[in-house]
Amino acid sequence: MKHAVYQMDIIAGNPEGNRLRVEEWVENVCKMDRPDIIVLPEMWTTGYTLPELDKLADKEGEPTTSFLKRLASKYKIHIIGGSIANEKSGKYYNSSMVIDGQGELIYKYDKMHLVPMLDEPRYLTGGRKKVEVFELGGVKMGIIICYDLRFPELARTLALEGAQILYVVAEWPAARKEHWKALLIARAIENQMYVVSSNRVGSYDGVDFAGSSMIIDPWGNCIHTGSETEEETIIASLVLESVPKIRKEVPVFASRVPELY
Ligand SMILES: NC(=O)CCC(=O)C(=O)O
Repeated sequence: MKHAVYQMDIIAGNPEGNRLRVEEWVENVCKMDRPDIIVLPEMWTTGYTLPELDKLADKEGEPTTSFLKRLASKYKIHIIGGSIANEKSGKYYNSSMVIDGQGELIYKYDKMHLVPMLDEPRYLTGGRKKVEVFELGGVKMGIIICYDLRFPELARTLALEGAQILYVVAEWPAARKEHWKALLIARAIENQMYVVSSNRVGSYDGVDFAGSSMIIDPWGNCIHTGSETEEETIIASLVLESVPKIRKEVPVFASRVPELY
């Protein structure tokens, strides 16, 4: 499964401009590298322009869902659509969409843990739907959004449901970049799964973002770490046979005693 991760710099408050940039990126990466799956970062249409969401957010996922569906069908790629600001019934959510290579929306998730350090609880509503795995190309996977990474129960729940890949889409600030790196590696080791992350670069409103998008194998080795400051395309092919192999070698799941904790 060949992945292309877009470590993107987001134009603040310019959904049309960001969609155009994503379209150009997808066209180039599909020409050069022919990935099976592409991964975008968190809130990539708007950045953290939370006070302006009444003007900038999608409504019921549109127009961004149709945009991603069109790209997926045109290039026959699966899309882990990062996340976008999304208005539903007068409330604003940080919503992810996953689109398969036929252009079908196969999974939606609203970020459940809102990050106080970026003022999300003031502007957004947290998702309250239970997380689930989804399947692409016969592989079970899960997605979480940025601050969710600090709550290990979420990744564990997805692993117990059979996820072999965890996607983490983010706008993680540089001030806590060591947490970002350590937590991504920890989630991969403790759940013995691939972790594929896309974090933005650049700055907004005095916050610098950490970049450092990482792809980590189920042993905890970093296959690739993105630059801290520059836009980048990260290409990696995942060898999924290593997941059951490592789970057999260090049988963490068989050794759990969940009735005691
Ligand atoms: N966008 C986010 O959720 C940022 C999370 C963060 O800053 C942190 O967990 O630290």
